[in-house]
Amino acid sequence: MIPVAEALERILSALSPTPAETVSLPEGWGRVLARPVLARVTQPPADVSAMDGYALRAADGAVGGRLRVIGSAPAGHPFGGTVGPGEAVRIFTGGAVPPGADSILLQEDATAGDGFVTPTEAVREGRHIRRAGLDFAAGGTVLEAGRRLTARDIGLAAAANHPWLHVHRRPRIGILATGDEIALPGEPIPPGGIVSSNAHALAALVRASGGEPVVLPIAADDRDAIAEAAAAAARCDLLLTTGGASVGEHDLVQSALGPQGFSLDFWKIAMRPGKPLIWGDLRGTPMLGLPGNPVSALVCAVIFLIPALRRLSGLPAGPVETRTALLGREMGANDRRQDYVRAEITRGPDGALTVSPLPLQDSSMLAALARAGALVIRPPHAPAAPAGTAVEIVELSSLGV
Ligand SMILES: Nc1nc2c(c(=O)[nH]1)N[C@H]1C(S)=C(S)[C@@H](COP(=O)(O)OP(=O)(O)OC[C@H]3O[C@@H](n4cnc5c(N)ncnc54)[C@H](O)[C@@H]3O)O[C@H]1N2
Ligand code: MOO
Repeated sequence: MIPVAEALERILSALSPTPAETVSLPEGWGRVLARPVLARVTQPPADVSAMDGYALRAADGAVGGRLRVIGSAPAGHPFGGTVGPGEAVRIFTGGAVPPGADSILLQEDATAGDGFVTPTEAVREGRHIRRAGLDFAAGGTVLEAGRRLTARDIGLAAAANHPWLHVHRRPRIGILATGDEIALPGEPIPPGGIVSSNAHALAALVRASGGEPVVLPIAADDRDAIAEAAAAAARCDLLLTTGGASVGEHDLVQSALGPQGFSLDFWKIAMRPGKPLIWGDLRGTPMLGLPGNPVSALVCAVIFLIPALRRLSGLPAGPVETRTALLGREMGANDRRQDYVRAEITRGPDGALTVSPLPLQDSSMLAALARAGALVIRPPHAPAAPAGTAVEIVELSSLGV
């Protein structure tokens, strides 16, 4: 059994980002930039007014002065002349500050009529002018490669005059559930069977992490069926299997795929749930073999697949983020496997997080997993911890899962 951190390192070091593709700006949200975005324009393109008012020389801005209004400069319609001494131009927010003017008089701070304007508040030089390039200048990098694009980033790329973006292709993740006993939700359930939940949960997790799930048909516990279904994943960036990872005679993933060219990197890790995790390569397609127990499959997906998806997407990748919370109840000492304990999470009025481990931790219990907002990480051989101990947690909702 290898430690969790080593397993994650081995997975990440075998993966590289997907190639770039070009998408239109609205399709860029949530995608990861493959190239930096350089501004194609300067913003603002010229000195512009930040307010509705009058453009004038600060020297003419004393209270009580009388200035002739010689024209107007709405946004997008620059005034063609120059502002001379004793003159002002009516200006609106976003309008270009005309040559000669160096300040803006707010319209609330003035009285106007008969083609003249009089300041009722003194004007300060440079006030209310947004200088050309205040936001960004043409040629400058506004967004770095390797960044997942937010709505704010899309706005910035648009302002920088980019109709197209170069982003990494969404990682395609083949998902293969195996087992004689499992049936699709809504389909007839075989005698002694159960409904398959793993492929659906994993597809949702892949989507939440920016990937494209490719859900393959369920393969029976039969070497040929598993080999045939896995072959369909040849065009995926990663193949995920669930079930058949353990040691029973019906746990066939490795023995079915070996003759198909599967080469194993590691099997079995010091983790609970998730001990029988498989990692290797099926003829050039990286393959992560998750245990069949639904909680084990999902916890392994959180700890290993989310970082793997980040690496494939072109993001900087490492372990999923953790934070600190206080135990709401005591926990016993741990053995040699790193434990990911399902726990309810509450936030106190002071903002502090408290986690209360659920009393039953069986790795078949999806209802408990859905209720748990957090996984408490218990390192190997962690001593017993009384209520109030600070512990490291993975907050599931913040990962979108
Ligand atoms: N003698 C041993 N037995 C087991 C060991 C061990 O070390 N020695 N490890 C246990 C651990 S830990 C786990 S986890 C499971 C993993 O087993 P498999 O990956 O081989 O999974 P299966 O046996 O195929 O299924 C386990 C369990 O999960 C259910 N299942 C399977 N697929 C789905 C699905 N798509 N949706 C919902 N539920 C699914 C299946 O019906 C079983 O109940 O092995 C332990 N055994
Ligand atoms: O470690 Mo298994 O993954 O018991 O559930």
